[in-house]
Amino acid sequence: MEYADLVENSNDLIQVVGFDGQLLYVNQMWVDTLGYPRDEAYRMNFFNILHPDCHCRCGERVERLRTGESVPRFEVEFITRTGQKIVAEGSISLYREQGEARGIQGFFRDITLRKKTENALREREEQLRTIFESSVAGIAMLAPDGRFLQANPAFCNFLGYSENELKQMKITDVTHPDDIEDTLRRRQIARANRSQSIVCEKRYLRKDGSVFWAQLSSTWFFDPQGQPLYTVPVIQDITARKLAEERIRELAYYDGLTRLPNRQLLHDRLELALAQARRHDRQMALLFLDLDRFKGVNDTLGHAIGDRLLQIAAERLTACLRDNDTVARLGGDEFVILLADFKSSDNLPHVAGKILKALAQPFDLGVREVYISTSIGIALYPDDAEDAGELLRHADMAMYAAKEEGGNGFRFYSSEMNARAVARMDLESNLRRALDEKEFFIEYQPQIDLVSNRMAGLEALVRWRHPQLGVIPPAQFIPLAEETNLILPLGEWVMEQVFLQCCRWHANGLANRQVRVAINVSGRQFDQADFVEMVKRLLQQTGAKAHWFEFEITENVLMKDVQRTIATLRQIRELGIHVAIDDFGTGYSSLSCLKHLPLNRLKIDKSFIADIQTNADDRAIVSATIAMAKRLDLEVTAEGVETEGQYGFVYQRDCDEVQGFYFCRPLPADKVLDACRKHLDES
Ligand SMILES: Nc1nc2c(ncn2[C@@H]2O[C@H](COP(=O)(O)O[C@H]3[C@@H](O)[C@H](n4cnc5c(=O)[nH]c(N)nc54)O[C@@H]3COP(=O)(O)O)[C@@H](O)[C@H]2O)c(=O)[nH]1
Repeated sequence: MEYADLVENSNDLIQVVGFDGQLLYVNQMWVDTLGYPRDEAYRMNFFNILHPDCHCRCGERVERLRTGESVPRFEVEFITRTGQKIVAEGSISLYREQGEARGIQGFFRDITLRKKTENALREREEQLRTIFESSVAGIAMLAPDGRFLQANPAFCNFLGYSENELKQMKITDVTHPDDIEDTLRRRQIARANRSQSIVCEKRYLRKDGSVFWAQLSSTWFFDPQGQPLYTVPVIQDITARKLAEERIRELAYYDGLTRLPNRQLLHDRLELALAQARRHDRQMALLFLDLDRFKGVNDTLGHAIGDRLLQIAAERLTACLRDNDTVARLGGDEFVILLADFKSSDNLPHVAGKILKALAQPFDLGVREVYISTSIGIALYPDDAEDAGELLRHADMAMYAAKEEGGNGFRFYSSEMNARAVARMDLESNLRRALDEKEFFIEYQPQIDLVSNRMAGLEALVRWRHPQLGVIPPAQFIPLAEETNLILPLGEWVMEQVFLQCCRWHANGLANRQVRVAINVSGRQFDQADFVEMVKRLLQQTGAKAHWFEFEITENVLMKDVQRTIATLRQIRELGIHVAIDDFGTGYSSLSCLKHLPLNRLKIDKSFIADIQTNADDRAIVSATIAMAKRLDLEVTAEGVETEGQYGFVYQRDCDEVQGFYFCRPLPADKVLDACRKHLDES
């Protein structure tokens, strides 16, 4: 083949253009690509097929060639006969004939398609970059070893690092410590299985140390040989949702006040601990705690203070137990402790002792320091119960037993307690029947004036003559009657009977002796909106005179809602009935409130009198109480005087009256007149 054939059949567009622009030669590929037949092309000026944008630079290049310079390869745009644009790349040089420069020869390759592909790729890349930069999702690119290669602004914002900072870090550096193991495991699995993507939820750590929850979808890219190239994690912020879920979980499983596990979570943990104890043939203990006299704190100091006390109690309980023990709050002042890991039940008294000591420390509640004690019941798996419900019930019974023994202590469950609980249930149903069957009766205990040594009053005390169990003292049924609201009909019955009895005594000669009769009014009765109306009605119905009577109301009941108490007491006083504050010293009376209450008498609780001869604190309390009562212009009665020594002590402190076994036990109604005469005659 001759050189001319090579040129003619070349895949490049080849042309020769005279210095005047006249096309002198074009090859076949030129004709095929640009669509001008050769005869037409030879009549044309080269600039007519050159895109106008290229004219100027083309002229410059020709000039450079003519001055002997060389021109590097360049891109140019031609216009086809049909008006299409063709992008070509090539080079030009001087065309010589017999050594003389006659024009410019050009060799071009049609790169229109390649250009289009390149442009499309560039556009696509720009689009992707825009998406990457402006995405609200955090996107990063990681090397196979977890190093950051790139991170978009959202990713940086989420974690609080700049892109440059992240590029110095690995993915494990920003992963929450608890999620690192999972993250590494997932990456290993994805690599080994050449999985394309992973979707999961995980926690990151922000630069400021806070937790960032993300929905992660991570894509792996591999080379054709299967070697990992990089991963692209895409993260969405789900922190708010996770916090909301956490809050919902907290509300469902934790007590809102103390943040301790609630009944539901305790139940779950108890079931789990029982299953493990069964499998490993181990023991387990449940401690049921109830704060003694907490109701008094709530009633007298208010619920906000009571709540604070419970929070502090919860903190102390948590602090004095091990991490794997569960402390739960069931509600009110009841806590349960689950001990799943202890060597021997011989250690439990030590644990209980530690708890009692922790809760016996003073509670600084802002307004004042409060002391409380606690009653603890302990039940063991498998000795005392096999299932969760029974274990809890038995620990509860043991706690009641501890309380009945005066509180501030612990008791292990025993089978007799169960029998006692059953008896208590029987008692409740019997109590309802007893009212209808008139099984209650009233005794009267004299109260002696210390100056005249005469009977100044009587306290009416109800008793229950049970057909099988005999006489049951009120301490055993009054609390139950209060719990079940039976105290309302019972209290009304007592009042009516005492009014009627007094009418009879007055008719039989008690009239001129001015002996007042005290009636105990329970909290539930006192809280009734129509309490005073009920008293008026009974006075009218029986014909009794209001000034014959004194109502004994406990300190805690009076202090519950002081404003309301003052209003009700005024109404009672207006009727002519006296009022005594009962069991004084056992509650949390505020002395400043006390002076505003329209009271006549203060009764010092018998617990202070009992140890008066051996306990200097009790002596001080009784002396101070008598002195304070005098200042407030109140009569004082010392309760529970059993010995001459006790009598002598209160006598010397100018106490007004005493009541107690030293003088007289409670008497049946028909013995009262005799006792009254005896006391009057002997004095
Ligand atoms: N709401 C009502 N409560 C009532 C009524 N009747 C009684 N009660 C309350 O029951 C509690 C126990 O009463 P009781 O077993 O009758 O005991 C009283 C006295 O017997 C006892 N007392 C008297 N002197 C002594 C003594 O020297 N030693 C000693 N250990 N006990 C003694 O004290 C009780 C009277 O206490 P108080 O009422 O605080 O003055 C008791 O809380 C009653 O209030 C009722 O009808 N309604």
